[in-house]
Amino acid sequence: MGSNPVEDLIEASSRVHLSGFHLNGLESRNSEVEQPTTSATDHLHKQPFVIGVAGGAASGKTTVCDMIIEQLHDQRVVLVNQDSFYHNLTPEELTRVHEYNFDHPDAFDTEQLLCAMEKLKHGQAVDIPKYDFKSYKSNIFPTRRVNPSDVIILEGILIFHDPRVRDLMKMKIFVDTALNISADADVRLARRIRRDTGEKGRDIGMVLDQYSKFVKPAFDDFILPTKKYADIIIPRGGDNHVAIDLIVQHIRTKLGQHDLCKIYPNFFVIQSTFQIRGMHTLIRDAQTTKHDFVFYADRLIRLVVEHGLGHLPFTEKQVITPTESVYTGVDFCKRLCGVSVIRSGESMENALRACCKGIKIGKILIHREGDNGQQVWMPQFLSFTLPHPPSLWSCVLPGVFYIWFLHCECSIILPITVQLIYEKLPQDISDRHVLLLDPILGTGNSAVQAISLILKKGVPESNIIFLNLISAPQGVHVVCKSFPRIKIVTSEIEIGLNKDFRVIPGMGEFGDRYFGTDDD
Ligand SMILES: Nc1ncnc2c1ncn2[C@@H]1O[C@H](COP(=O)(O)OP(=O)(O)O)[C@@H](O)[C@H]1O
Ligand SMILES: Nc1ccn([C@@H]2O[C@H](COP(=O)(O)O)[C@@H](O)[C@H]2O)c(=O)n1
Ligand SMILES: [Mg+2]
Repeated sequence: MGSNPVEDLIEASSRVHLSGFHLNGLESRNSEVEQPTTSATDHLHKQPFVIGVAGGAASGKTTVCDMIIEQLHDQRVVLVNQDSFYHNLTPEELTRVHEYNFDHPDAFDTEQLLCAMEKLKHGQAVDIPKYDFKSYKSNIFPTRRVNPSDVIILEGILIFHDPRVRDLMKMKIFVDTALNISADADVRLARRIRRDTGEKGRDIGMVLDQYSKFVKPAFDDFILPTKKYADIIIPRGGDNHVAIDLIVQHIRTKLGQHDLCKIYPNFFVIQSTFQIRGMHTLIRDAQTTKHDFVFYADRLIRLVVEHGLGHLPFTEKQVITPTESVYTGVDFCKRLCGVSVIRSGESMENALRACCKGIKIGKILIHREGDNGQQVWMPQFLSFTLPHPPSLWSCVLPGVFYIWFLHCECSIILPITVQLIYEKLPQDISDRHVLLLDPILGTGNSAVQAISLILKKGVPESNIIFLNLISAPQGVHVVCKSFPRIKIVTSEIEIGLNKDFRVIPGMGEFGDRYFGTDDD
């Protein structure tokens, strides 16, 4: 491993190695849901894009960070403030707080910040203190849970001071208020007076005293000298929309597409927005009522269906508008049908019917063993017949479909049985483009079984579009490697599968939650 870029990408994108099914760490853990914060995922976690944002106090750092986060809405972004790592003051220091220099590098617990960043870099969640500027303490509020993210923004007056912290950053931004250095200081002081007398409830005399004694000298001695490390200097802070747009564009370019989309050009993830993230947040929440679950699942399904229809072939069509102008557009593909995988897939039928008037919808019922954590081992003799590589094989034995993963030197890692129980498909399915409906792509076993059947009915592979709400990387690998010409459209990529082959974070038993047959 490691020498083949495609294999490396597969490994990185799945986060849980295909051979992870026999990793000791994964097998031994007994929690119901495997979190991505555990050591087994450590070396597999994609490195976050770390951005540092420095500048004088009240220069607009937080404002700029908020704007970047707002524009990067479709990425998982997290803000870590250097303020959170202020040392707690001793009782003696507290009695003479006006003599304490909060603008000196020693005021921060940089070791703790480095430790938190180390964990985040390795895909582990961290609890970060919330600093209270009124009591000068970081231990009076509950800590803030920060989850691993695609982008981590580190913000603070002295965030460029320590070379170890600087080395974590892939992009360094310094925020200025004005080009002229004395105007810059004036603006910062004016904003600081307003903020500290307002938000922090401080006396103006105290603010001015702190400024001349500590804030201004520390800016000149420690903060300004770190400006040279910046890749980008933003004059006018949050007013500089052009600079912020360019920064966001650069981050997007660096983050690139999801690795799975790079490996498989036929795998599509719909463009995320805050609306879509919000709907996912609702349907994934175990506390969401059935009514809301159905409502938001339906909205997401509709988006996936609309996106999927966009992958159908079209013919050019010209029409005359009411202004008697010619509009050159396209004509929908008419030879379509849906195939839903009973029972969750049936939840997607209404959206398909709403988009495609009178569409024929066939059904497939597949029985799966392995869903409930039950492992069914493949007879050992079969493994000897399989050469290495490729890393994935599947085959159909009488009545039962087996699929298993092979990785490097291992012979059999994960056999799961899936069995076709019932099928009712349109007679002329081979002449149609098929939209296969199943909201969750987990191990890929059911999907492979369903697709195999559709192919057996004479449908060309390239005429199948598989629509789902969430896809586990393992399932994507299985389906795309088995059927490289089919298209998959999803709305979010999951972290992976747990030891019971359930999708994580997932959304539970979709069919039960959608059709109201769960226990609640
Ligand atoms: N471009 C701006 N114009 C006017 N006020 C601003 C601007 N940017 C920030 N502020 C205000 O100045 C104060 C300090 O901004 P903030 O972003 O919190 O700075 P920092 O995080 O660098 O201390 C806040 O009250 C904020 O609302
Ligand atoms: N108890 C404290 C801690 C810090 N400060 C001041 O906060 C400034 C840094 O925060 P920004 O959001 O402005 O970057 C810094 O200048 C400290 O003097 C404080 O006043 N009290
Ligand atoms: Mg700030």
